[in-house]
Amino acid sequence: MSEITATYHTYTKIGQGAKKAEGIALGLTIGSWTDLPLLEQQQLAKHKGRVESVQEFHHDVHPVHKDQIKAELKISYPTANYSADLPAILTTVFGKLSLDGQIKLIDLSFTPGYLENFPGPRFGIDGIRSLLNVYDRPLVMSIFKGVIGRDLDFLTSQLREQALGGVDLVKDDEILFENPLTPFEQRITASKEVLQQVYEQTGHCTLYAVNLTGRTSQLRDKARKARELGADALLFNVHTYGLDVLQELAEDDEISLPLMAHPAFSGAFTSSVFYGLSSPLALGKLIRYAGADFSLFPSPYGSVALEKSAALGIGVMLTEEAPLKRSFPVPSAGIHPGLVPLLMEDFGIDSIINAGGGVHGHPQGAAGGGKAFRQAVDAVLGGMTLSDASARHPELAAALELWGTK
Ligand SMILES: CSCCC(=O)C(=O)COP(=O)(O)O
Ligand SMILES: [Mg+2]
Repeated sequence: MSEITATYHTYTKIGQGAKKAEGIALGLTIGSWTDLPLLEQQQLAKHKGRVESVQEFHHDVHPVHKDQIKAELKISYPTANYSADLPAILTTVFGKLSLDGQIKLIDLSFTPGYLENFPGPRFGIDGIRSLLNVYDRPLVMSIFKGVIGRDLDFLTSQLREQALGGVDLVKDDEILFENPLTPFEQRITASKEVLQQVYEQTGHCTLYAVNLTGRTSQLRDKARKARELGADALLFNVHTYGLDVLQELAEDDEISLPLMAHPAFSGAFTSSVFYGLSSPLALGKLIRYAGADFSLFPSPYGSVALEKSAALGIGVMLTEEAPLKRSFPVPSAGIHPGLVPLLMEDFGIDSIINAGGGVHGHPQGAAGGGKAFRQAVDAVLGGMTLSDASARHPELAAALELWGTK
């Protein structure tokens, strides 16, 4: 029988984990069990959730309710119960149960054959690398900043500066929506022109991810239009729309653009240790399965830092062996050049160093900021300390002077 197995963390009284797990396995599938006549029990057996394992951690006591200890429950749900889409799957394994407030969904395991139901990234790490022709280093991305209320001239001059710094990608800030000063379509066409000019001037290719926003019913047409206009990639606030919307965009052959998933709003359901989804599941596995080529998430270091094990777990989920292509991990928020060695140690070469303030706040402007990041990456790849490399690179020296190395 085909199944999806969910792993949960919860708190329970000692010895009560198994009872709690059985209640969930029944409650989320066939409801009542023992009250049914034998024939009905037999007919329903193939739909019943099954408790795979229950582990109680007696030394991990609830911070408030001292009579409760942490437990890990693994429960399998027959695929016969739901259609093969994320809304149905998530409603089954963590629909009503998520409202309990005292249980967290840590992971979902699918049999390899079942993964055929998910697109995974269309381009993936290898596809994005071949678009850029960059294979041997982490990519560097910068973010437009302070463009709300500014016109297209401001936006394009900021883009030019960023691209001149040698960044591989520039993305809209997630809070830039449809607006009269820098409308979606004009952002695409004007940016193309600027990036082509920079390419002709420097030989360096930079891709621009435009923020795909608006009502859900308009997204598909808007994304197709973006493709027609020659957009490079789409930024998408997936957690305010839902994973299935991302999947629809990823599967559409008439869109066929790299998709960049922004983590905005995900803290609402990942931050608690007691409830919600684990960050590796929400920002790693599910984002990859639904088809994002890039997943942004808080790094363990910057302004909205994630616990290190969670950030590393996201990286693993995005890149581990699977029948689906790999997605780029993009640890973000408060990143400056001094953090590059830590980020490269944590996420390796197949990751993206992403910064807004750490590029624009550079004393030599966004071009200086981009250069400082590229110099930091090259220093790490060359086995040099940043401080040694800064003797040769004034942009890196200025960044280290301003932000340090932590
Ligand atoms: C985890 S937030 C994703 C990155 C982002 O959108 C952003 O604006 C970060 O900006 P910063 O100035 O902190 O680099
Ligand atoms: Mg942002």
